[in-house]
Amino acid sequence: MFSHNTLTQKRILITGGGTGLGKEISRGLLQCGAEVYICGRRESVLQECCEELSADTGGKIHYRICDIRDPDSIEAMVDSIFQEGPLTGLINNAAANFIAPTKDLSPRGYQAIRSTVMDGSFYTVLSVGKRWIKQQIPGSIVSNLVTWVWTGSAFVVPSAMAKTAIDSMTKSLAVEWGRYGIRVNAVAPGPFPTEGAWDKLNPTGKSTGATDSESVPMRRYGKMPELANLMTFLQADGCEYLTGQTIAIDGGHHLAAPSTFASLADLNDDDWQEIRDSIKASAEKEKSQRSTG
Ligand SMILES: CCC/C=C/C(=O)SCCNC(=O)CCNC(=O)[C@H](O)C(C)(C)COP(=O)([O-])OP(=O)([O-])OC[C@H]1O[C@@H](n2cnc3c(N)ncnc32)[C@H](O)[C@@H]1OP(=O)([O-])[O-]
Ligand SMILES: NC(=O)C1=CN([C@@H]2O[C@H](COP(=O)(O)OP(=O)(O)OC[C@H]3O[C@@H](n4cnc5c(N)ncnc54)[C@H](OP(=O)(O)O)[C@@H]3O)[C@@H](O)[C@H]2O)C=CC1
Repeated sequence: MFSHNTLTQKRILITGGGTGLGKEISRGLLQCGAEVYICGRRESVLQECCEELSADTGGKIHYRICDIRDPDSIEAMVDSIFQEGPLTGLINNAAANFIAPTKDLSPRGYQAIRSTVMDGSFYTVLSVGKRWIKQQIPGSIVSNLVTWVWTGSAFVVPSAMAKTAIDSMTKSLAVEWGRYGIRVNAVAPGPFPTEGAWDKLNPTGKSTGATDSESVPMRRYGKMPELANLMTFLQADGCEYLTGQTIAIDGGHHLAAPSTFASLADLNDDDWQEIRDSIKASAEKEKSQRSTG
């Protein structure tokens, strides 16, 4: 769809780029000639990703350890990247999420998700955007959202709230920063199975709706190159007039419903305990690998 030099001269930071969608988006950007920076909290995961993608694509990819909930950690990362040369693009991809009945959420459970999705994305945008404005460099910001920004979703309320806040940031900053040549867009993927998302959203196989392929009008999951191609388009030159948009890439899922977790209302207390235990085990495994945060 694109040539190997569509993104030559582009230098793009993708948060959470070491796993899942972020990793496959990184692969797509590298294949089109971009230089890519990824970040996350687990050094071994980031290092392995860089080794794999640079061997597969021959492209330039670097990592930084960074907890995006911490603005100082972001400033240090962005500063060190700009010392090597200015970024041309930012993809806000890192996120946290788990399914849970809202009545069972503690303030800390809510904060774990909000601080990553809403605060972390905003801090990163601010850190990169203010450098672009000061150095008079145009740039492209793209956030990885979800179709719940239009529908909301039961049982993932903090995620739906935080993603909707970033949808609002997208529209607002497109206006405020348009005069600096900074484009601000977002994508809203439907289900693209990844270990990270499925461990938190369908840990026991009992959660249907948002993670279903049968209810997608196209009757299949998204394919990683499809999302990588959309991100490449939004990071490439040629359509700079496109800004302030959130583009769904979901096979029509949210237009047909049910692309939310509404159907989880049928689960009983035992199902929810089993789900919580499975999510806990997945989170503990990830924590044991973390280098920060
Ligand atoms: C269609 C697909 C759309 C996809 C969207 C995505 O974003 S997929 C992206 C998917 N990728 C990722 O999510 C990757 C990043 N994920 C992470 O970093 C972690 O999984 C986490 C931060 C989300 C939870 O980490 P952790 O369990 O280690 O948590 P912690 O020790 O930091 O404690 C924080 C608080 O949360 C509470 N709590 C936890 N679980 C549950 C539960 N099931 N029920 C209720 N509450 C729960 C816990 O009890 C504590 O509160 P307390 O008791 O102290 O008052
Ligand atoms: N998979 C899907 O079907 C869909 C996914 N999305 C969105 O796509 C994005 C990627 O999801 P997916 O690939 O499935 O899930 P993953 O769990 O694989 O990706 C999340 C990434 O974010 C990183 N991350 C989490 N918290 C932090 C933090 N505090 N600081 C820095 N990095 C962090 C994780 O790395 P580490 O733990 O090492 O820090 C991980 O690499 C998310 O924004 C998600 O909401 C949207 C719709 C559908």
